[in-house]
Amino acid sequence: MTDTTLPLIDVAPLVAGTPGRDAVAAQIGAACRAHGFFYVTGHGVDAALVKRLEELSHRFFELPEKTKMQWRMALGGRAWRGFFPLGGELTSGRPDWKEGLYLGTELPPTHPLVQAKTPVHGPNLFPDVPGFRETILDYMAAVTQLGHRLMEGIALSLGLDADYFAERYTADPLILFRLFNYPTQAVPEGLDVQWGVGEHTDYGLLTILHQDQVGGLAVHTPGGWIDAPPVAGSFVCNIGDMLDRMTGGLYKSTPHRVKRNTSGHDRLSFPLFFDPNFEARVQRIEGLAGAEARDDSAERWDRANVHAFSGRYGDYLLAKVSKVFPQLRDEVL
Ligand SMILES: O=C(O)CCC(=O)C(=O)O
Ligand SMILES: [Fe+2]
Repeated sequence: MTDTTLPLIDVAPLVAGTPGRDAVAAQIGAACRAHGFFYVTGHGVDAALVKRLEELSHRFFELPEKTKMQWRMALGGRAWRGFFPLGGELTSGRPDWKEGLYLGTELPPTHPLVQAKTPVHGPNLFPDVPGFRETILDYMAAVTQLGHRLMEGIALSLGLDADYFAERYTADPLILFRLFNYPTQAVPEGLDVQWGVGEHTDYGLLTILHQDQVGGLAVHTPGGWIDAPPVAGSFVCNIGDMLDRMTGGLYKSTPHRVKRNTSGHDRLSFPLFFDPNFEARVQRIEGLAGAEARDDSAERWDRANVHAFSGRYGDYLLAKVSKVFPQLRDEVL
């Protein structure tokens, strides 16, 4: 049967740590086994904070491109932070019709990992929009906390201790965060653009996405492509390649894409990637029933076999990121 809707899960008991959390975990487990996408409500992230981030993001993206390029990614160096212009990111070799601001956990230049020049670690390039910096930092902190709670639910849903992932991978998670704007602007003649974002899976453990009311996200479930329309006050969650790898494919990293925006209004989306620590070595979870670690590379968008990967999460991530920003890779890595 074809799924037509993605589940909406009230995670309040999981966030509060009350007895109802096992029932929430069971719902999360069912969604992860079915297609790896679900909405969460009752998440505890302040609606006013989300609204403020939307308003400030519109204010930023409305600036002339020349102004925004003052904070371009090339200036973020190895930290991989900053603004990229429309068409500046590739999926499967083709430009996506979006612009964005790359962010992540704020680390000062004196931090040992930054001193050691660890890629994707460092200070953010905060645009000069009043209140933007504080709002971004507050939002990342709030949604990261939600990420910890959701990973507890995912652990419970697999019959593991709630702190299974925290103990091994996410005590100090790698948090990458993006503000995307999908403008309605027409694609110039001769540019090979098809999607807002082409089909892909996410790389890490769990993605927690806020999208505004415009829509365009679609998910490739076993029953076919279905829309993931905006649901006010919710986040869309989906699992990434590392959870697929750890669970031997029991929890799939589900392909998704975003239609080119032709709505007449800019579309904002804010994905926060809650991922294993850069140095963590990703291992298969022992003893999961039904986990076959089947090589599904022939069906995957990138023709990769995630189960064959072993090593640091950071190395997996860098191999992926350098494909989406080939020019930047040459400049900074
Ligand atoms: O903008 C969206 O709705 C999804 C973005 C996405 O899939 C990603 O950044 O990985
Ligand atoms: Fe994605």
